[in-house]
Amino acid sequence: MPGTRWINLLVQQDCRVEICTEKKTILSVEDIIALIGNKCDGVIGQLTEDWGDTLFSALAKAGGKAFSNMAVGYNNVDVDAATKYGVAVGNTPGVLTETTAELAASLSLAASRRIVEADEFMRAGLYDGWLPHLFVGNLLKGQTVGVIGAGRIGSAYARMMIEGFKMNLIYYDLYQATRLEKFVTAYGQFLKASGEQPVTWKRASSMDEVLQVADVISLHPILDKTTYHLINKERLSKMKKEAILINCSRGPVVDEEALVEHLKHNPMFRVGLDVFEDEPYMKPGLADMKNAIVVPHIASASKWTREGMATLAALNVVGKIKGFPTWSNPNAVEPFLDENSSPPPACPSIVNAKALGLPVSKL
Ligand SMILES: NC(=O)c1ccc[n+]([C@@H]2O[C@H](COP(=O)([O-])OP(=O)(O)OC[C@H]3O[C@@H](n4cnc5c(N)ncnc54)[C@H](O)[C@@H]3O)[C@@H](O)[C@H]2O)c1
Ligand SMILES: O=C(O)[C@H](O)CO
Repeated sequence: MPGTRWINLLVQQDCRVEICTEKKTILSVEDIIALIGNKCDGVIGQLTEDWGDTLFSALAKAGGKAFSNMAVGYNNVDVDAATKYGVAVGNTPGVLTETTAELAASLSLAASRRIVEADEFMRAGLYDGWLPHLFVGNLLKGQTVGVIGAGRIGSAYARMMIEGFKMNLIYYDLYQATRLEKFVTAYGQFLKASGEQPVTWKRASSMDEVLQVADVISLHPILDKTTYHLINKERLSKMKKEAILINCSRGPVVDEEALVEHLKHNPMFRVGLDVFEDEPYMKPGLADMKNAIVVPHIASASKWTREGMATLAALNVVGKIKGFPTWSNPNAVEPFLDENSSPPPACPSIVNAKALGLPVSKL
């Protein structure tokens, strides 16, 4: 874990700290319950699956008051069960957006220019001179980027692809991404005034419209019942044969078996995946596909973000133990991250604060 600030914060508050990640990477629910023991005030971590009641009943029995996910997404946490046992559930928004969007942008570039395949080829000693057709990929400039789920990360990713590569935008979301639309309009006007081709945007009326039109499609919705297997066999078949699909949201948003089949039959179709349906495993066949780039859930793995996530998670737990209120704007977490000043007496982000009737900070 980069940095020690979060451990210091816990120790300063007289918390006994057990660092489970140094024992094993993935702990079973039984391991966690053994660690919680008879007395435990709070737990910080990222759950690999939804453990339902099990974790929270054990935590409540041990006198625990809070669990903080070291993640912004909490589809893997049974928040209702936590609420039932009076346990506050924290998450870590406000520090992942740009880092995660940058990984999605990196995968988009790597897939479009076949960076990983070319690197493997080079290391295998297969390069014996420049050829006009060697690892020919796709040009992004002037193409269309499709974003499904234009929330915090989806919008940041869209901006990177528009500003960086002058791509046009088509997006699908349940809500209008007004700030993003305004940005693209203003940037298009700026380009036009500079004598360049302006960029454009469109809010699609259906997801299928994005799939049919876009050259690069990046998935950024939350995972819930409406987004489970959002990308399935039928939807894959609607995408362009040479399209690029990126997933840095949650694995089950894509039907991975259908994706493997699609990759097999469409060699020019490429994907960049940070998340997988049965993490940490991949569906059979995926690892053999040259047209897939796979990375191990590292979208939030920049030093600044991981330190920020750890700090926010620690402060969620400490704040709840101390009886502090919840921060009023969970995206504006800068006051918690400044190492040179004491963090404000508030929990940065408790997702079930309202359900638990917790007070909100007026700071
Ligand atoms: N890979 C990683 O390490 C990593 C890091 C951070 C976040 N995430 C994941 O990224 C995703 C986005 O996070 P965020 O902070 O931007 O969330 P967000 O809540 O800001 O944005 C999600 C967007 O998805 C939209 N949406 C919800 N249901 C939809 C549907 N059925 N169709 C289309 N759009 C829909 C919402 O309206 C919202 O605008 C989450 O799944 C989160 O868990 C992954
Ligand atoms: O949801 C999140 O925040 C990520 O999965 C952590 O990297």
